[in-house]
Amino acid sequence: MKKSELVFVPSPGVGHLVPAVEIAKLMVNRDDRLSITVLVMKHPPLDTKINEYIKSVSASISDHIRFVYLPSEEQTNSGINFLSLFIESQKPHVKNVVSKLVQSESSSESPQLAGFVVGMFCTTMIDVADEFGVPSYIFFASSAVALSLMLYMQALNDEKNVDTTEFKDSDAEFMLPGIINPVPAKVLPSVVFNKDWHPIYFGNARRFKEAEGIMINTFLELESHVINVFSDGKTPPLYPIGPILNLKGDGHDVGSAETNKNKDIMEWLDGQPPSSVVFLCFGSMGSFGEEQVKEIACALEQSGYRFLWSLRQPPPKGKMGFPSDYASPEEALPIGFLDRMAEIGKVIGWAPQVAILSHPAIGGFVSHCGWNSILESLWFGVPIAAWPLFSEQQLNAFEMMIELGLAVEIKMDYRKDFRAENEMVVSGDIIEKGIRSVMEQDSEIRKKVKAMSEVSKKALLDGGSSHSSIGRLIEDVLNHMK
Ligand SMILES: O=c1ccn([C@@H]2O[C@H](COP(=O)(O)OP(=O)(O)O[C@H]3O[C@H](CO)[C@@H](O)[C@H](O)[C@H]3O)[C@@H](O)[C@H]2O)c(=O)[nH]1
Repeated sequence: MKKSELVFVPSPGVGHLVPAVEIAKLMVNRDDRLSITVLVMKHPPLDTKINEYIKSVSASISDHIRFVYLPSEEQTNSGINFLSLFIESQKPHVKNVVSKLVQSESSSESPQLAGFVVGMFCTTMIDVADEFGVPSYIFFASSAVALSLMLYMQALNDEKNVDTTEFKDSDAEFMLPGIINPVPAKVLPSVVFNKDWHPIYFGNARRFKEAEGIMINTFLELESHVINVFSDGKTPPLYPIGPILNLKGDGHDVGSAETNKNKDIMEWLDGQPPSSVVFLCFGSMGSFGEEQVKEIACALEQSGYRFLWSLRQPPPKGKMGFPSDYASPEEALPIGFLDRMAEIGKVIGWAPQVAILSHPAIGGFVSHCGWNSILESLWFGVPIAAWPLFSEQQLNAFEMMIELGLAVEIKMDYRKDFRAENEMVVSGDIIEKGIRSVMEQDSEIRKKVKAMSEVSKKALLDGGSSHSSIGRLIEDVLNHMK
């Protein structure tokens, strides 16, 4: 029997590509009529962790999945639309690879093109799928509430002629479909308030509606109210398929410096009492300036809790860029901090986050509320103290704290502006309060998070909500070919 081939074009960045590949793995394991080609865009600032990940999964991956790296393009643009211009530049390469794939279809061994799965920022690739006459599915790597907001704001703009930039710094509140509590403007993504972003933000939302379906990395039991709103027929069918996580972690080469660092971290955790360590990590793009780092250090010292802190060096001031590991973190910390804290704390760079969250010594997680981090912490039953930085993270924090009671607050409306000269600084007192609250052992929130952990695992088991959703998705893809 001829196989059906899906072409995945994930958005760049670990938070997008990794869950896309993990769902590809699940789909081919589930149904051997499917094969998947994952097209990887080379976007140097974001590539290191992605290359490590692809290398680690390639060794064990089913031969029904293959990776194709697209040729690099020189990137000179650093404006707001740098990512969308970059993705646009990849279109001819995508077309090229898929043409070759289609040409080989005449051989009886070769699979037949069934459709595209495009990342949430790659909706322009729907044009390429259209050229080949196959359907497109969106892979939305964040929460259902973030998707709902995107469609809601686009409808306000397009259908009601509302200028959403007027809500900036206002006390406006929004009744988002499926959300019980009014959503304050202060937790909306900055893109809503900035006209320069509108062609990208609203443009992607408009194109979501052209898709055959939207795969979303969440599960029905977590966001049921929002998910159910999507069955009104106004949007393409929604497939909640999560939580899709990379539970194997980074998987670095044995013997590499990275593996040794990770081993050292895990051994340190082995020596700590259960649920005693607070873990601080702010995703692949999170970092703070000098003043804020000192406040965090102060809070940790004052709280007296054991801690594991992923501290990363920001890109040069005022520039959009990516954090890196410090050569020597002491240069960013208060004098003597590392020596004073040697018995109870550890400061690291990039963290093996999944392995850390799975460790019984971890009792709480100070997080930027990137959606993958939220799903990972729920999976392992670790409560979050929410400190969102940018993008849709404030909205995720709002949902976790206010709507679902699954997180405590550090600062829900913190906002990091890459271009601003001075960043907002949260005081040590507020951070310390959040840490104390998330580390409380018998809190209601901890109980609720533990219960949601069980539910999240069940969703993926045979008969679970996401398991069924993946089954439905596969059938829909295959039915399209008939
Ligand atoms: O030191 C680190 C930092 C991150 N991670 C992993 O990297 C991923 C990070 O993903 P996420 O928590 O979603 O954060 P971002 O990297 O910030 O993700 C981007 O993509 C997400 C999904 O769309 C959005 O929710 C975020 O706002 C956006 O910044 C997670 O799997 C983490 O386990 C590590 O392993 N070690």
